[in-house]
Amino acid sequence: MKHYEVNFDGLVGPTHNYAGLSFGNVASVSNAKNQSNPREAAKQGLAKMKSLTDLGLTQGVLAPQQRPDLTTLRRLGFSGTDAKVLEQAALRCPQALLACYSASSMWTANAATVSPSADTQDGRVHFTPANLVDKFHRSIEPDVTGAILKATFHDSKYFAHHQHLPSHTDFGDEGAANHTRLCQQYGHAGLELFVYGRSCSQNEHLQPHKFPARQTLEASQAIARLHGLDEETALFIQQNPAVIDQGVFHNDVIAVGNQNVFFYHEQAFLHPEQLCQDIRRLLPNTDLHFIQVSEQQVNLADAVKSYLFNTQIVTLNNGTMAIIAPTDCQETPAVKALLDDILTRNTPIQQVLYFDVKQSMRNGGGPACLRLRVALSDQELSAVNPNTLLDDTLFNTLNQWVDKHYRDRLSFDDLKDPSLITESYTALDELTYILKLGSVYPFQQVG
Ligand SMILES: NCCC[C@H](NC(=O)CCC(=O)O)C(=O)O
Repeated sequence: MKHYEVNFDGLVGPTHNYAGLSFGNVASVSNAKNQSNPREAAKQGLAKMKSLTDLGLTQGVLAPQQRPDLTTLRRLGFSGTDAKVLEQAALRCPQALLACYSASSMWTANAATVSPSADTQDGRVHFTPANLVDKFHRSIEPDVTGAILKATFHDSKYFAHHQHLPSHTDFGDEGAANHTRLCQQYGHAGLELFVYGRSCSQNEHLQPHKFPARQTLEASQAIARLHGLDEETALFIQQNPAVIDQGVFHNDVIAVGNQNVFFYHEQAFLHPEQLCQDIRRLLPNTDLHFIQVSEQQVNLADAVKSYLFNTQIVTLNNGTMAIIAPTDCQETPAVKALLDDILTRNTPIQQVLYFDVKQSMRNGGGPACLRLRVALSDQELSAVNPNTLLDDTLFNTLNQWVDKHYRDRLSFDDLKDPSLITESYTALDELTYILKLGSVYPFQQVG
């Protein structure tokens, strides 16, 4: 049996905008209220997906959320026609309007945590949508995320879906952005690294002072229990609170792993030496490569600005690996020098490819944020909804769909325009036909 790691990238939704909603995420806050370009954003994402298929990888697409989320605005007491709801929300509670318009589901690394069948007790691939409770605009994602995941990974013989964790900050969960899996081969049992920012019950755990720690230890432990992982398969690691205070709001801003390669900044974790020892102990037969980057090589500010660690490390069909990096890494001298140097070392990484994903970067999302990794056997892959797997035809169809429905600029005042509701829902309705998802959106279920 063959095994693959398939990246399921989030398609950028028609209402992509910069609202400054993510306190602790430097890019999001500093680009607040700038004009966005949803069409360009969606096309940048599609171009990255297409390039990965050109490298010979299997690439999937996850549909965006229904935005605006009028149900949530109505729950907040805004009533009357849809246009009236928008107008009143803009006047009385603009932050709610912005939240209900956010296209943040594009960062599918936060959609869910996924455990491949090689790691789980019942031999199925397990999915738990993230509750994303730390940010209001993201806390409204998990129900529809669950519906989209079920429509994509439908067959219960291979795929197990859990409900998101209870929506309280004690169990704050941000999904795969705080989860990395190391293994020798994708089909081998691996080690799942769960990185958390704080504990809600153990007072001795240090916490950041300035910015929130979005993920708790207790949330990570609950996911491991739900997925049927054991002590040999799941390792819980505390993030260094000091880096959270410097803008590392998810672990995937400071570390990334793929198979036997673990690439991270020396300040990423509270106890890095212990972590390396534990990984070696739990993966005794794996030829591990630890690529630790020192503050002297790349300082934390450059790492956060360039998203050096928010790169994807992908295994190509010839067994070597490539780093998929944002062009921002190329533009930051110390980072470019480090990436060039990695290519000269004796590791599986043999090439670095740069992609312009600046529309996403301006909201704090790099190449790795845009994808959810799902390791699958060929049998499991054949059970995935085939209409969500990217080929040349789907790539062209989605580009045309974007051209037809997306605006090329969006700012706060545009969000008050009721015709954006119709534009967005028309586009999403058509998308569910293209991807054959069924009625995953609340607006499709009315009546
Ligand atoms: N993994 C990357 C996630 C980025 C995301 N940004 C946002 O939601 C910004 C939205 C805005 O400010 O418009 C976040 O912080 O969770």
